[in-house]
Amino acid sequence: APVAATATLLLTVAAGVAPATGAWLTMLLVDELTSGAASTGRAVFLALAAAVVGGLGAALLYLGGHLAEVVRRRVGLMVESRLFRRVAAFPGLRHIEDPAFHDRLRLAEQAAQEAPDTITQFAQELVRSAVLLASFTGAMLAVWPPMTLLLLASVATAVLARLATARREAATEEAWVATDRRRLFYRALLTDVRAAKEIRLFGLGPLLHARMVDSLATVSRARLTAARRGTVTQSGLALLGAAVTGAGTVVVAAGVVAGRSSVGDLVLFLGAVAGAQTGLSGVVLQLGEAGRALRLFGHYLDVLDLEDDLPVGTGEPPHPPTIELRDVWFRYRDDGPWVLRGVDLTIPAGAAVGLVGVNGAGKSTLVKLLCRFYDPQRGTITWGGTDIRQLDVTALRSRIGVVFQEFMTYDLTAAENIGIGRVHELRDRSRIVAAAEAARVAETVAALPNGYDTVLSRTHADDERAGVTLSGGQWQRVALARCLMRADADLVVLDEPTSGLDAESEHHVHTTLHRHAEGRTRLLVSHRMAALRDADLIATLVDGRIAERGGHDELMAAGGEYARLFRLQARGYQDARAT
Ligand SMILES: Nc1ncnc2c1ncn2[C@@H]1O[C@H](COP(=O)(O)OP(=O)(O)OP(=O)(O)O)[C@@H](O)[C@H]1O
Repeated sequence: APVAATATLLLTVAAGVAPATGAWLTMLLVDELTSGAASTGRAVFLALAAAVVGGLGAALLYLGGHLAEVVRRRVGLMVESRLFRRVAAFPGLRHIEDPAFHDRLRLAEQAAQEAPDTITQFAQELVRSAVLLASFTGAMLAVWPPMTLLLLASVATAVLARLATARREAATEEAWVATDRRRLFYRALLTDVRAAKEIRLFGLGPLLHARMVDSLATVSRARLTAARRGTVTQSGLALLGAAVTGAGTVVVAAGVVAGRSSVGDLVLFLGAVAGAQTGLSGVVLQLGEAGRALRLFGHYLDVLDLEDDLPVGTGEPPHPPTIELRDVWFRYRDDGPWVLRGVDLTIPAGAAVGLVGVNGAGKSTLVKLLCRFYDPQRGTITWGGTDIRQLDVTALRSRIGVVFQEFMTYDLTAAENIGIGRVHELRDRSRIVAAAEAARVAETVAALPNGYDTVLSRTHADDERAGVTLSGGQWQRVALARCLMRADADLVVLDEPTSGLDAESEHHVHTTLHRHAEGRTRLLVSHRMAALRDADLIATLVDGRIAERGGHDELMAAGGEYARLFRLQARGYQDARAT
């Protein structure tokens, strides 16, 4: 905000000159009154001039304050926008799953909120105080020069002490940021509608509340300790300032008694000292705030400068893709256990491949690698023969439609919940309706109070009406519709897409997929073995490796893990009365 910022500084300079001018006019007035031959006209003029200057100074200060607010708001907007643009642009999941990153982000957020305010206030205060000090220093030099030096010395001490306090305060924020984040976590949990049922049923309210308050108390204690040391220093410095002023007043008053100085000199001197000290205490206070904000702002810059968590690649994904995983090894952390230990799997272009495995086998992890949220530590994944690390990651993802196991339910309208599957066609209602029909959720959506424009939320209102929400299975179908918005995706991945669906809907999802994704490469992850029966190829993931692969009949005949799991499930459905 260059224009507003320059205007603010000019106004601040003008407002800074006003008090000294006022003090000087008051001195002239007192000298006029005590001269013995005072002229009423001159005295009235001086009194009015002092009042006008004082009034103008105050008005300019308010105007400058308003412009500074404009600057602060604009800078604040830009700072916050840049921070979250960066956060939204990290291509992988490494940063977003790293606690250290979240600590840094919290400090960066704090800095993004505080720094623009404190830095503009400090700049304004600095200019105002510099002008104030320069003008009053002139006055003090004229009356009693040593006072200027004493005052400057006490200012220098105050500045150093305040900076030390600011450093301590910033270090406290850094040291306790993880605890502060826990506090925010407990607070969010207490008001989270998804957690509300368990919190009530298991009686977690008091526990979460106690933990939230504990975290807050710990952080508050640490902040108070830092503030206490600052207060002691500040009080000492205030006493020092009073001693300097007292000594100066005695000297100048003695000069008036001895006839070396006029009463006006004493008035000017007292005004100058009070003005200089007020201005300086303001700037020293702001200096502390600015020092703390600047140090925290380092974290903001660190987040902006953070490298991408994976190289984004440039190539265009070949079409149609055969996807091959060759000796893929993966673990989430360098010191963690291997989740995938040499996976070899070919997903032929246009084929439907089923993936089976017990809980924790690594099926969802494999899906995440296909979407390139992480790169494997060893081995390669190729898409149409090209290593996916060489492909433009955004282009690659635009070729994939997924229903994740932990799919999202957005507090948006029903149309948006589906349309964001193809975000640039968010307003293409006919496409959204077609996707809803394919996912068999169109009737449900049409029956909502506002149809497709109904906000699906329990916490946000839809115009005047409270939002509504869907059942688990209905939400799952919305997620499927979102995936089907990408009707031209080369790869369709369904990770447990039918766990919340009734038997009829599950059957329908598979026929839908057969019809709508025919010819596309499909990867289906499911614990319901019957759902995968018709897949062209089924692979079982055991101990991080593909243990078996083949068609249903082939795997049943082989009598391995697949056959074991299938028989186990089939047995659960057997009932003589049902046949
Ligand atoms: N973000 C993560 N950070 C660290 N470890 C993880 C992460 N996600 C998953 N894991 C671990 O990786 C292993 C495999 O998890 P994954 O979700 O891939 O299994 P899955 O086969 O999909 O299981 P399920 O059938 O239960 O869905 C588990 O031991 C899990 O604890």
